[in-house]
Amino acid sequence: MKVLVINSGSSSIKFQLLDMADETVLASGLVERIGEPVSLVKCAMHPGRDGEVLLKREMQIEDHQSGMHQAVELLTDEQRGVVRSRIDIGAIGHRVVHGGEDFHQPTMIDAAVVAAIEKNIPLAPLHNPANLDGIHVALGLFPGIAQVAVFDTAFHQTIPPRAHIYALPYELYERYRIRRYGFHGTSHKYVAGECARLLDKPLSACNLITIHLGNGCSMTAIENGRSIDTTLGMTPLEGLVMGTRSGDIDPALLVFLHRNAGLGIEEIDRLLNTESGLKGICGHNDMRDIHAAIADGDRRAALALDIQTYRNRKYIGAFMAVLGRVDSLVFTAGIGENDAVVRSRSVEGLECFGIQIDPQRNQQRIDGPLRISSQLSSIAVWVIPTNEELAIARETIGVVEAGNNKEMKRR
Ligand SMILES: Nc1ncnc2c1ncn2[C@@H]1O[C@H](COP(=O)(O)OP(=O)(O)O)[C@@H](O)[C@H]1O
Ligand SMILES: CC(=O)OP(=O)(O)O
Ligand SMILES: [Mg+2]
Repeated sequence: MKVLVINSGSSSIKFQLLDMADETVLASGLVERIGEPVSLVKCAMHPGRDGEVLLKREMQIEDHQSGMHQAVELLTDEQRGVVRSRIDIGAIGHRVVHGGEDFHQPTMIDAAVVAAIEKNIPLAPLHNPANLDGIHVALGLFPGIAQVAVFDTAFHQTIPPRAHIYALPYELYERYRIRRYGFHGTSHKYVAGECARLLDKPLSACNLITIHLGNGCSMTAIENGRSIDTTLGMTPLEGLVMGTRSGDIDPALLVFLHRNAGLGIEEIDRLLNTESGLKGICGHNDMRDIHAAIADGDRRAALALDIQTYRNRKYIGAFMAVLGRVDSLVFTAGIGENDAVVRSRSVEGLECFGIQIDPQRNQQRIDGPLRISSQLSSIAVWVIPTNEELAIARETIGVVEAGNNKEMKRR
């Protein structure tokens, strides 16, 4: 079966078409800068294989509707496309960022599921509306084809109350469902599964700390294969220092900014989400630019690196205390997979806790999972490339097959 995976964000749509018979990627693309004067459509057919066709088009794309049309047109293009028609696509998997407390599992999309995702918009005002746009357009374009929502929050629904209830008046939880939800769950679950395979243990016997360092960053404590704590909170803002998001701060400083700097709610929201993090400290949100700036003697860039890796180390320590026994630390995502300096600085000084990186291994090029801890390290440290699209496609197939089995039993 061919599965189309859609990650519909506020200004972009990422898509991937996978043939799940052998899990190969047939096409992978991106529609960027939707709604701006010039949008960009990129798509690689058969990426990673000989004969790869890369398309790049600049054009105006007003909304998600026309963005999705472009994507589908490329996939079904007679000369370069990878499927003959839309009906060659067997199922569609959507990334949905916030499932609130309604979803513990990936779920077949119907009217009730759409309504529940809508209900959770106040918890993720930037993400869920864009995800819903993608769902609505796909439902219109692919009538009758199974569509599944895969939630960033689902894997974290096992986090117990002591780690998900904030120390605020309890009524706020009861009334507004204010609590920690956690995100990047698809990625944490995927690399945890890969790590268990590499450790040759069932996931249900593994205690892991998974560290997703991309543009958004989060760390998860996994006990016996289940998420028991994570750094992102009610929204994807808490915890680690991210590209443009602050992570942990004293919540009273919002009040201070309002009272003393005259900032309004929208300005504070923008400041914390898009003007803070690495970018706020040194002006760069991309770790590659930060290293280049450090090489040029930029002290703020060095400070940004120092602050991010210190925060990582602090949470590794916290999650070791939470878990007691840890089999492995796993680094993943853009920074985690590519940045040896961030990895080594994030575990610096943790030798006394049984964590020791082998500097040579840490420098090796990553083109698959790699163990970077030394022989002496009692806790294994791995770099494991994440693959959220493949994980979403697998979850999608799982839901579709379970649905088919139920249908057969009923008959
Ligand atoms: N070669 C590299 N070295 C260091 N950092 C990198 C490298 N490639 C990507 N990154 C970092 O990864 C980030 C993107 O991570 P990614 O997981 O792709 O994020 P997202 O999925 O949130 O867009 C970039 O902003 C950059 O900081
Ligand atoms: C929820 C979230 O933080 O996602 P991303 O890292 O893709 O921005
Ligand atoms: Mg990502």
